[in-house]
Amino acid sequence: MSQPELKKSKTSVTKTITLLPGDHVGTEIVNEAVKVLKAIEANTPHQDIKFDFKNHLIGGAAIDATGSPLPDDSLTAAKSSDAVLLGAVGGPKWGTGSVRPEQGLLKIRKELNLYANLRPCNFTSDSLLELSPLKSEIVRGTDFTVVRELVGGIYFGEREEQEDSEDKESAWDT
Ligand SMILES: CC(C)[C@H](C(=O)O)[C@@H](O)C(=O)O
Repeated sequence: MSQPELKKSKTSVTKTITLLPGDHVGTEIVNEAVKVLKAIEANTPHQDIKFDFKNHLIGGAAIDATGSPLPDDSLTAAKSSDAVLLGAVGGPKWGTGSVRPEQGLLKIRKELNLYANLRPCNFTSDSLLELSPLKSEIVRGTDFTVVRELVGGIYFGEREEQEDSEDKESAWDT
């Protein structure tokens, strides 16, 4: 005797995603990433995945709106979400004053302990080779990944400048 087929109900999951578009190209990048996530939402046959997007400020946009490159509510949202999508920060408008867009980036890296920075370097299409400042015959086939540590070592490590040292001769960086 055949068993009646059990109708599986889709499980439902909601993930909160903090969006920190930042400035300039950052906003474009995050918009495109959101499109990808929405396509995933619409195409999950076995699980009902929903993304709850929360928009917050970082970088120059945050300085303009609040005076701070990483306002507290942006950091709180990032800490309490399942994932963070950060675009890019900075631009000529914010210059080199004492409050700068990249301070927001450095702070969020430190606060969330975002130590692993993976930067793939390749050409997704040969049509991009001519856009490189290096000759295309030199860069064709480039394919490597830079692995960078972002919260310790020389990036955030303790340092002592020569002028501050007791003997005025030594300096160190960790
Ligand atoms: C803005 C700057 C502090 C930052 C860095 O050097 O870490 C950026 O250049 C990067 O590579 O993500």
